[in-house]
Amino acid sequence: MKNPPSSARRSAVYLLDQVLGEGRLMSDLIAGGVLDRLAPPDRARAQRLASDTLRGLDRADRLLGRHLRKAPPLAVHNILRLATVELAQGGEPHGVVNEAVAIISNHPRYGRHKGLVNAVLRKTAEEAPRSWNDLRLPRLPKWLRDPLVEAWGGAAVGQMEKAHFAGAPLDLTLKSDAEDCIKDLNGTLLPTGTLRLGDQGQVSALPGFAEGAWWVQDAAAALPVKVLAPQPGERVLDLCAAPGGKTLQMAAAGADVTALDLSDKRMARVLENLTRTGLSAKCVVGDALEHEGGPYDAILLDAPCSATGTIRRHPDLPHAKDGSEFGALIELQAAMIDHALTLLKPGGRLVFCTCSLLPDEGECQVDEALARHPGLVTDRDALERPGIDPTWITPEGGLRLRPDYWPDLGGMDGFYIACLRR
Ligand SMILES: C[S@@+](CC[C@H](N)C(=O)[O-])C[C@H]1O[C@@H](n2cnc3c(N)ncnc32)[C@H](O)[C@@H]1O
Repeated sequence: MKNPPSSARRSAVYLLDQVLGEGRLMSDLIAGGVLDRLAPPDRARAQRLASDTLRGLDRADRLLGRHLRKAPPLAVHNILRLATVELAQGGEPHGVVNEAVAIISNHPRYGRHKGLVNAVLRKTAEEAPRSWNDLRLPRLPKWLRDPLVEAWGGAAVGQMEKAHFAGAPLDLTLKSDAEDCIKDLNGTLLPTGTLRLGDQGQVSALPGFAEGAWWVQDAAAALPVKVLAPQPGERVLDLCAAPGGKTLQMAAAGADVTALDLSDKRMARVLENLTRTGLSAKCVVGDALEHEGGPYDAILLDAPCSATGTIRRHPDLPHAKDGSEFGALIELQAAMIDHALTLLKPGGRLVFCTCSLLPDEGECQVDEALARHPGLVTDRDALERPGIDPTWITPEGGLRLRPDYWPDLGGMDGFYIACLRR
């Protein structure tokens, strides 16, 4: 984009237009530079405003629907939605309404809708703060809700939606020598060893960031490497490595790590993270299906997937996607498992994981791999790690993690993890 917007609210509206109109993901838009003209605090604010609006979209539309005879053009609707969510969160009505009117007034196509925006928001300014919490909890779209209800039942999906609406805390994985940081960061140590912070603020300003004492990683995302349990000096392959949270864990454990990823841009993030934390790994840009560098003692396959386990942190996902590309991802995951097995030493271990809530990308994928490869077994002992609840272990011997688990601790991402051996 030639001229990205230059204020946090305008940028947030631009993000909403792109997610809801073009099916783009916020992470791709941000990596493409749409927030680059903003100072870091405004960048964080634009992202937060867009994320909060997407989380509360269903509620905002219900409130706005009371005052709209028909849906206005998307760009106008998104300005109304953003302002409604800000009002519901206690935003100062005069400022929020005026800014929304200013944004629409300057819109190249829809400036004539400024009267509508003003009139509708004056009404929602009164209603939003008092009726927001009485509105129905936002639901996942049908394309995703239906298969999740089939897999986990309606009540569990309702709890997942509650977790999605609440959003995610900031989780940090600490380098083993970084215990000193814990008290400065003022977080809570979770049963699995992740440090969870309540108040997020600017990540790069937190104690220990510059020294590389920790990295951001959801508690669930930290578990695959704990299951793999890399040992000092072991030859380990991280087959889909970027941005590198799991590479860092394995390097911190003293393993001899090869980190591979298809994307050179994303691999640059792995290198940045290794440099900041003072850890080392051999970085290779390449296709996991063609890699020939074995044999390895252990392989981590954190395969590309629907990412439906990360909706707490990526509320754009259910709005930008429709599930149409998931079939191809499921086939790719199976091909990656098969190729990874050819790179393992005899007796070596392959940890397969996805940040998905769909059994097709987890339980079924492992069931099918066991059927394709006689002699392949799941290693249940590998799942016996501190903080892992035995009820999370699945019949085929994997670990199912869901956003509605740990409700009193702030939830976790959805993940599936299995350790395979032959
Ligand atoms: C779920 S992410 C990995 C996250 C990473 N393990 C971490 O913990 O930070 C999946 C990664 O797979 C990479 N990828 C997709 N197709 C690939 C392929 N054919 N070969 C290698 N990497 C691939 C993507 O670029 C993406 O970085």
